[in-house]
Amino acid sequence: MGREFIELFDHWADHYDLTVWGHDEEYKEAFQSYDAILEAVAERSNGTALEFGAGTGNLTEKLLRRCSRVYAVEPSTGMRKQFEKRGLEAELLEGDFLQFPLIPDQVDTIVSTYAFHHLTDAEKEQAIALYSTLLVENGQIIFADTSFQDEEARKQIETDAEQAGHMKLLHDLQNEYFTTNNVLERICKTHGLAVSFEQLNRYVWLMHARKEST
Ligand SMILES: C[S@@+](CC[C@H](N)C(=O)[O-])C[C@H]1O[C@@H](n2cnc3c(N)ncnc32)[C@H](O)[C@@H]1O
Repeated sequence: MGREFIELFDHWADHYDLTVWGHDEEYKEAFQSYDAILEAVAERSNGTALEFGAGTGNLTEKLLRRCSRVYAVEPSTGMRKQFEKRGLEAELLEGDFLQFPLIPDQVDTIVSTYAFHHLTDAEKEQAIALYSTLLVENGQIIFADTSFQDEEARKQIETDAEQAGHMKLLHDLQNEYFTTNNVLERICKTHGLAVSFEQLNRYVWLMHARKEST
């Protein structure tokens, strides 16, 4: 579910990596320190990792250096084709944040970068509720994605995008489901997860949630 943006990724797949490495002026700031952002997620990961929205496999490659096993879930056919070209030692699965094949192992870490905003806030809550049942005790959710500290921060970023003439970026900001850290915090706490946030660039925050012992 939350698959309304998949077609866009099928088209974007073959030049996606040029965007993340800073070749698209409009998205430069959002992808600033991209490699360090993926590293920040990977270095906190351990055990069996379940990744959502794996794209071309940039985070997956880093996870494989730290985790015993990696399941990478990706709904876009175009992205899965790019991923497969890399020949990574991960299990690539067709699925999305809410519907994916049964994982045959216990899950220690659930990760995602630049993807959770494709779910509405109600879908985000469904996903976190599901993950809190899937994770082992003290298991972690580590997501890095664009979110806003509050509504004022959202307004400022939208105004700046408009003033810079970044209309494609502004369209994304207004039409995808970017949320605030308060919403994410409430969702995590409701589902038994302790959570903290760290800002990694002007757009991207790292959300680090841990399943508390019962
Ligand atoms: C901006 S890319 C990020 C790719 C990669 N994680 C990275 O950091 O470079 C977003 C990815 O999320 C995937 N995606 C879109 N909707 C999704 C959904 N509902 N569930 C899981 N993944 C989704 C897209 O197909 C795409 O591969």
